[in-house]
Amino acid sequence: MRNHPDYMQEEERLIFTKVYMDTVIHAQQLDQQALQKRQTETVEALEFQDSSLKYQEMLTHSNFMRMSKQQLENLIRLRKKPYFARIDYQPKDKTDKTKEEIFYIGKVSLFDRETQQPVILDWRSPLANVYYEGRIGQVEYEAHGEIYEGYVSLKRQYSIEDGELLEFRDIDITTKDDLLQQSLSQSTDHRLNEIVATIQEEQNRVIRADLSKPIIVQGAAGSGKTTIALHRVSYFLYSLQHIFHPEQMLILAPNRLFINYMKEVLPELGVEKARSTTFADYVQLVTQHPFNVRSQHETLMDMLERPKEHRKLQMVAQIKGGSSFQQVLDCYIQRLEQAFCVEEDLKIADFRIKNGKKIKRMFLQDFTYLPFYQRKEKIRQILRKDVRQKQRLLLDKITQKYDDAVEDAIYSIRDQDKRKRRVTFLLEQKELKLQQIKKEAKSAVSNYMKKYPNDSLISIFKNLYQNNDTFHVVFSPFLQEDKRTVLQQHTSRGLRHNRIDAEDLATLLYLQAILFGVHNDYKAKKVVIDEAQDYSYMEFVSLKTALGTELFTIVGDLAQGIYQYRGLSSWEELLHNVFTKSNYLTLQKTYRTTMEIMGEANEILQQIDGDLPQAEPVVRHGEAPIFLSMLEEGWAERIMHVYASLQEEGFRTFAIIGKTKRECQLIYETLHPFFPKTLCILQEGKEMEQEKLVILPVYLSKGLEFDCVFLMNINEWYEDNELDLKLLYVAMTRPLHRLYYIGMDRQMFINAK
Ligand SMILES: Nc1ncnc2c1ncn2[C@@H]1O[C@H](COP(=O)(O)OP(=O)(O)OP(=O)(O)O)[C@@H](O)[C@H]1O
Repeated sequence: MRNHPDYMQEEERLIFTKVYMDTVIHAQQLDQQALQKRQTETVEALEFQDSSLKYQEMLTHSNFMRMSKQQLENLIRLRKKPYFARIDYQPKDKTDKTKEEIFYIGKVSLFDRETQQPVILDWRSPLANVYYEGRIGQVEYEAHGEIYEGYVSLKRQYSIEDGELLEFRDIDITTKDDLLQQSLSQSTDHRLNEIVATIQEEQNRVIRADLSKPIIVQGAAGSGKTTIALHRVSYFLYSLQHIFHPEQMLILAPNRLFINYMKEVLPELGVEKARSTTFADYVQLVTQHPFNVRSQHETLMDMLERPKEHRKLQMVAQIKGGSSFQQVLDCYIQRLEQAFCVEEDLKIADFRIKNGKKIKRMFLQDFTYLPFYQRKEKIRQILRKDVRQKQRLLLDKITQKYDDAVEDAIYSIRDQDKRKRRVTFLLEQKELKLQQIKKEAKSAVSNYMKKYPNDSLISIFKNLYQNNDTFHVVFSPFLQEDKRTVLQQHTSRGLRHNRIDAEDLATLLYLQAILFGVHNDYKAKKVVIDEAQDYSYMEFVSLKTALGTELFTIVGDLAQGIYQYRGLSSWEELLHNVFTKSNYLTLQKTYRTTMEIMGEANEILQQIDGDLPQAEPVVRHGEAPIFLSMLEEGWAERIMHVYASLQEEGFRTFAIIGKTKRECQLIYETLHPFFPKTLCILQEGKEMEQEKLVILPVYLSKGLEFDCVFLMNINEWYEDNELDLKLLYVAMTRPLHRLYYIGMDRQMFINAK
């Protein structure tokens, strides 16, 4: 590299950038000290009776401080690797070669305060797109709705570590992506990486796809779906930073373990403030339901461990998750709506305050943008206002009426006694009437509102299954009698024990959204759903209804659909019925594993019914998967030996994957005497420990990756059926570098072949 003609120039540029960053860091530190000082002074000057304005001032200071602290931390972190690439770009309108500009691309932008020229260009900026798209030559990019054309004469990648330039290389049409190769050959440390330097063209297209539309991405195992979805959030926040805030992003992941794993990458991408949760936790937060939930993982385990007993469970899950269930719920909601169609006039002392038809119209037409119970509240407010206004009029009218009558009596009745009696009577009547109006006005609205239903979400949910009449009317048009019976019996039995199925969560969320609404704090402007193939149709529908946004980034792989009994079998249904404006994209290339491992995984994929495309591994070779037979004497010692030598080679994360939880327990008991210190069973929600030999069932391994994976079978092997093949495919696509099979017979893994 030192012989390269540009070497000195590159060295100087790096030194210049670091010096510039130091200046900015120093200035920021001074700013921060000044802010800190002001804050201290404000606090000291604060007196007990001080106005809220002063507190406001303090708050503003502390917000400034927080912002600047964050910027400062970013800068200090970035100083170690200020940029990763360069492009030499000449805009089309400038033919003079000397007008060629050099841009250094890094994780965040840095501008020269005087010239406003970028010292570092943010990877998310429009111009940086030309680094990711295509190669050298004519290019164009879009910014602020306009297309800019130009010419890229050089693309250069840098390896910089701890502020030192280690290497740089130019990329052109023929060069293979060395930086990518280098990055993929590294070993993992149980965290998802940020990949801004090596984002590939098809991935870049996903990241930058129209931000105003939902997107659905079908991507092979290891194609970077999770990583790319998070980079898209980062890009979204950068591009629309004036409109959206990170707190308005919601990332839904399959389990808490996965959230921990994924969260590591968020700070690097500047999206650490995005909320991340699981679907079940989200529904719990929004609905505050009191039930124990039978998770889909439990159902899956039961199906695998006791298949015959659990056919019914599978069927029930299918019904509750499927698209016709939305019709069932809509039919139920329609029935509920009837009870809200109150049509009686609102009266006070026989005077009509509001026409019943108008009240009904408010519910059925004027406020349909609100959930039922919020419409009810709106009507209550309007009726209260009406009563307040009309009460005054009414009181005046009554007073006038009786005063006129008194006047009339005074002038028209000659007999003094008679006149007196009449006047007294009229005045008493007037007082009585006025009192009656005042009294009735006080309670008129609350009495009227009693005509509306006042049920809780939980009672409404229970009623769907426990009220025979409702159940029959609502389900009959959509479900045959035998299925209805199973569904009702199963759900009612669960409810008696305060237990619901994972698939009931979508029902709860849907009913909550339509009947009660979702608190603004729990809504989101942009949603990312990872492992989307495991979501049921109803889960998507309920999320879209509840969150009040179309901006979903949905990534998944149908080939890994191990919850197929409830999940999606194709993206069509979603594209046609739920997210109709979506862009649909695919990621075919896979980056995680070697060609040798992916080759075997692809063979499994071919055996699964359906049109599942083969994953195309990027060219990276490694050892072919190896079978370790448990029938051979000293098999456990052999595993110990393999494990030790893999550690010596520098690999850091290891997993033993079993088919079920029960199998994992058996593996643990079998292997524990040989690995007393390093072996552990992974629990959901717990952190993954470094340098341990982690045993986990396939369903928990989904989305994760390890340097080396041992697939082990003792009692439960993979059969030739779709579910088992998908489980096997998921397990086989977890390693980055090495795959081993451990069992009695190699056919136990690929029996189907
Ligand atoms: N462009 C890239 N440059 C470097 N590494 C990449 C790139 N794309 C993906 N990777 C790496 O490939 C691996 C797989 O990525 P990721 O877990 O996001 O894939 P996935 O499609 O979500 O996989 P799965 O379907 O198995 O959950 C990760 O180690 C990621 O860092």
